Amino acid sequence: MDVNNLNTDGIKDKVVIITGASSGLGEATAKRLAKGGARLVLGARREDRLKALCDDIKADGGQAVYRVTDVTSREQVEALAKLARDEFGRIDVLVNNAGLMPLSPLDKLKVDEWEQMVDVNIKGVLYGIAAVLPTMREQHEGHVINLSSVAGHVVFPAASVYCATKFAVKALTEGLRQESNGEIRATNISPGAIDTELTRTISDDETAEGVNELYTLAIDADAVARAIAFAVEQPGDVDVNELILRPTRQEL
Ligand SMILES: NC(=O)C1=CN([C@@H]2O[C@H](COP(=O)(O)OP(=O)(O)OC[C@H]3O[C@@H](n4cnc5c(N)ncnc54)[C@H](OP(=O)(O)O)[C@@H]3O)[C@@H](O)[C@H]2O)C=CC1
Ligand SMILES: O=CCS(=O)(=O)O
Repeated sequence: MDVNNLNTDGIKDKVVIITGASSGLGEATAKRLAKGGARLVLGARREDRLKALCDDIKADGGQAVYRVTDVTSREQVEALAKLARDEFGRIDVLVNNAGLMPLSPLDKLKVDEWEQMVDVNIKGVLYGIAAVLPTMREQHEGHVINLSSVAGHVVFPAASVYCATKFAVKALTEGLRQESNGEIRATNISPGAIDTELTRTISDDETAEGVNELYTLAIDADAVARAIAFAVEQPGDVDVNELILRPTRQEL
């Protein structure tokens, strides 16, 4: 997509927090929204990546700040939201993107990984919502965009815990929408196979082999960034509730 065709009306000047902005979908979304004139507040654990991304955005004339943020720490997520308020005075959009997908069959009992997925993929999303909701209530507007997955709609072998976390994210997005009192928009984004570093978080060799076949079909991260930009750019009375996007050749 030619970025010149982006409808920037609903993106310009919006203050957007993105978790997991140091690679993949978070990074691509930051770049795309920056081109639309959004003011970005970026979090992740790898500071060198965040700094390089902020520098690139600023060199292009955009506005971006970052804070090292582990989403398993409620305090750190609160501090990221505070940075947005201190720097830009408001919070328009939170993109709850940070996530990981270690994947393994239940029989392998990789309980530590189950806990890690619950902590990052579910509790991280809840901490994000907790950090921005009071500000969005005060503003009487705001938008929370959660990264679920095709795995939040169907269950794959060896992916039951990952799928459970993404089903949970979908439920949280819908619950937030229902409780929004017409003030807060809630969008669930469900991508299929996208070419990012995510598959590198798979720890089980046999599982990785199967998933790698699916990921030969993977499409570019900017496809998801465009979907997120579409949700952000809508007028305030339009809430894009759910977007599912797969590579055309992905069956399940
Ligand atoms: N790629 C795909 O095919 C799909 C991805 N998704 C979802 O999209 C989201 C982004 O994944 P994707 O871009 O693909 O994968 P990447 O591995 O490229 O990016 C994941 C991001 O999450 C961050 N992250 C991981 N753990 C933590 C943590 N504890 N605290 C803060 N940040 C963390 C990483 O940053 P750092 O290590 O610097 O902290 C990184 O920036 C995930 O929620 C994933 O489940 C959904 C469907 C398909
Ligand atoms: O989240 C991962 C994408 S898929 O494997 O469920 O399509």
